[in-house]
Amino acid sequence: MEIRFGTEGWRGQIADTFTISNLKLVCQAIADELLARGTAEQGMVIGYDTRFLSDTFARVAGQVLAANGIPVYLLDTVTPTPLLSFAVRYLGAAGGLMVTASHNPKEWNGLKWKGPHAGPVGEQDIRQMAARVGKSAVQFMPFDEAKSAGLIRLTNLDTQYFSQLFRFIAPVASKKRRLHVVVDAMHGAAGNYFAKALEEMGCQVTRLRSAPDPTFGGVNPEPIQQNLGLLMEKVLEVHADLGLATDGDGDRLGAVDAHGNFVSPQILFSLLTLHLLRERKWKGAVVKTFSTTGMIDNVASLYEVPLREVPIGFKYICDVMQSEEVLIGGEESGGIGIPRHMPERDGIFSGMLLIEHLLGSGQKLTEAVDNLMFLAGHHAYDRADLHLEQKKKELLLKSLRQKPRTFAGFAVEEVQTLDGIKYRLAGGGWILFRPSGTEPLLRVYAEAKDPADVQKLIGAAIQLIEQGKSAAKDR
Ligand SMILES: O=P(O)(O)OC[C@H]1O[C@H](O)[C@H](O)[C@@H](O)[C@@H]1O
Repeated sequence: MEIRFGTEGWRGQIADTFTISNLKLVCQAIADELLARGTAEQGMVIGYDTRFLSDTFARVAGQVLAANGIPVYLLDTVTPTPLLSFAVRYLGAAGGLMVTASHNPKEWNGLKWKGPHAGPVGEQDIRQMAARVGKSAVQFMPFDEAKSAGLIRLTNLDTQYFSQLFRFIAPVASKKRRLHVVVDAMHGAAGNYFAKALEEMGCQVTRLRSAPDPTFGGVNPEPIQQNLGLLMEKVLEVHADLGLATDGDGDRLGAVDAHGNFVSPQILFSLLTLHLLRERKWKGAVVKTFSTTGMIDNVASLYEVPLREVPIGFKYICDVMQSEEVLIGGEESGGIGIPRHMPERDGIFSGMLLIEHLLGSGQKLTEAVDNLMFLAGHHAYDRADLHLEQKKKELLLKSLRQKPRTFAGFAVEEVQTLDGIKYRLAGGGWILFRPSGTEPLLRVYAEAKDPADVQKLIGAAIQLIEQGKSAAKDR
């Protein structure tokens, strides 16, 4: 059975490729890698989300590591991924394993591997480990035996994680204004942590989809516009100031304003960057992935801080965080990391910073967005996820490499290939075609000043794909 390591870690459909026997193979490979590096005795932290059988998979992972003599700190309850990453650093462990398929549909599960720096491991670590899969016999021991031998320790670091969240953010930041926030956990792992943190900041919180549910109520736990209908309704129903959502494992943030309108991760990333530069006066490079908005470039240049662009995957952002001083790194998908907190995305911390921004500026979310657009220029953005057979996907991407004269009526100025194929267009817009590394999808991202142009670009891309024609069509 194929074990594929994608944009982050390993994901597969439960009972298809994500099986207990494959999980054992992968965990044995990770154990072999740690033993070869000589870091195994520092131990590994293991956590799990609310997905089907995640707790069982987490125990199995622990049993393999323990049988290899590696001490395991098994988190004793469902936790968000950022808590697992924090735990790795707090305990000085060799790394961490999080059983989660993040934002994927309910049929999926997966394993994220974090390094000792408290962020995703790099490409090279994954390659080295993947080469070991199936090379040595799986070691496995009974759970209770591992526990009584002290090899598996049930661990809870909720209090310590809360202190970490409030290291930079003052509790009850303002008594003058009490924001009413709907916190939507999308039935995932972060809801109660997020709600409690915002209550401690003085917010009135209405909880939504906070009960763990492995079916996610029939909606994929990805905080994008089409999945946040319930949050939009709730915000209007209770007259909240805003709604905030986290994905299945709590490392991404989504938002809805008081009118029930979706506020994109592009805007949230840009707003937080502006907040850190202008209000907190922090410095450092801004790192964005290839599919992320140009607003970030404008904010970075306004405050004269360096901008770095990397392929999609937080691991690439994390690599930059290891090598230079970074202020903030973020992705189109809603994952934002602030290395002073952790070199890792944290939807809860990002949401707290957004609240701090609103409380500090006295603005409503819509006003904050208007102010951002005034400074960084008006940007419209959209993404379409399209089902396309692997072979057709490859053929399409190959044909797109040839620079057409125009696309959807816009002159193509440049073809960029950092990740997928991007056409930079006259007038400042762009379109990017890229196969997802976590789902069997082709993603099409587009940005332009005018929302109608974005729809025109996405429409042209869909048409191109549906007709199965090559990009040469427009030449
Ligand atoms: O677009 P995809 O390849 O599906 O990846 C989307 C996302 O996947 C994972 O969640 C990674 O941790 C993210 O860094 C990445 O943005």
